[in-house]
Amino acid sequence: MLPHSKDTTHIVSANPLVAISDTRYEDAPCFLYLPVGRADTVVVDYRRDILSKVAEWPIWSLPDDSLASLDKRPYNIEVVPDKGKGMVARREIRAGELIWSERPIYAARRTLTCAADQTDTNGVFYRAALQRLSPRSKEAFFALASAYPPAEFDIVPGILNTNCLEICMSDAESDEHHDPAEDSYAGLFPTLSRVNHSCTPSANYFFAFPTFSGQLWAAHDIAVGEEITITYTPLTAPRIERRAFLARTRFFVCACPACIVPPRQAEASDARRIGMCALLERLQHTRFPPCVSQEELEQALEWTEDEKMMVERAKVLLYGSQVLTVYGELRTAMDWAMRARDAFRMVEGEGSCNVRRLDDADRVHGSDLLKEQE
Ligand SMILES: C[S@@+](CC[C@H](N)C(=O)[O-])C[C@H]1O[C@@H](n2cnc3c(N)ncnc32)[C@H](O)[C@@H]1O
Repeated sequence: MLPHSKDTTHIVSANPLVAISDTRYEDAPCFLYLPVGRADTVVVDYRRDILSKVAEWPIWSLPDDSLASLDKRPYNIEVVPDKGKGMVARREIRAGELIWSERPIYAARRTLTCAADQTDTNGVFYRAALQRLSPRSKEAFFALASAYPPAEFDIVPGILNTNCLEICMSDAESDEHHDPAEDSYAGLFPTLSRVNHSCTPSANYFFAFPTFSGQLWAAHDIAVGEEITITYTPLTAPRIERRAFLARTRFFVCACPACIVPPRQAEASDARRIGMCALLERLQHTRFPPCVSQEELEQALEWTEDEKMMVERAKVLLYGSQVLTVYGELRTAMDWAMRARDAFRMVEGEGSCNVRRLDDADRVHGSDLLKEQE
């Protein structure tokens, strides 16, 4: 095991600041610190070409939203019974409102290989990545909780594994070389990493690539004092699978409103979620056009509303509009497409590529339909 004092890093560029994690390996992952001169975020990747591109993104000269003053925040971070800390509404929040937006402190490719003597147990690799971060970001990092047993995990990988959220490092829709499996990244956020889980979440976490920020959108109206939650697990899985996944990966037994209902209601909820999952699979992954009737689409939409699953609702509306177009139901298809746009805007905001695409479709086809009507 490498002692913590042994520094294997080496600075390979001063402006922007880039360090190689391990001088013993030429292709070891590198650490890039941004914005230049402030080092509030470290980006970790073995692809130096990607790091060079990231360093050139114009967003680094824009101010980070997370610097906004405390009293503008519509939430408090406070202790929530049986969950550690969490995010609670300090005023009424309307559905579709942006609750918070901030850049990650730490952003890394999920599939990183590092030297065999730099493990999650000793945390050497991860501590090396934090070494050159700003004191402000280091402080925010170490304030976060670790759900991992301290005897088995160093606190740094413990904090990372407990708190990381999905992020994307390219504008997936406009990048034809984007490979979701290979290009999977995770990020740790000073505030967003405080949001607890629910299987009927009141908010949606979304990573907005254009501003390189994690965002939290209210999926429903949220009352003062109500906890703000997101999901850590696919919501279309049945209750038993969701709970097993959360226990295995996040070390807690979910007791959210969807998980503690009486058995009859739980069965009905499972049936709706399984039905939704099967339909979304058919819509997304079968050869186009999938064999799905308008009745099935309407049924699925109703299920998303019964289960209060707003992201899935947006998806059913979007894929449904494509199927309806193939069936020649152009007016209904356009109506579904516009409802899909509004639904995506509510849970992902203007940074959503679905909103941009559907806005374009409205500009091109909306006027055609109007002309047809005249
Ligand atoms: C990303 S952190 C959320 C913030 C954390 N509660 C804190 O105190 O900083 C994830 C951890 O919070 C706890 N947690 C999140 N949602 C929970 C829930 N619904 N019930 C119980 N614990 C939960 C678990 O320990 C989980 O591993």
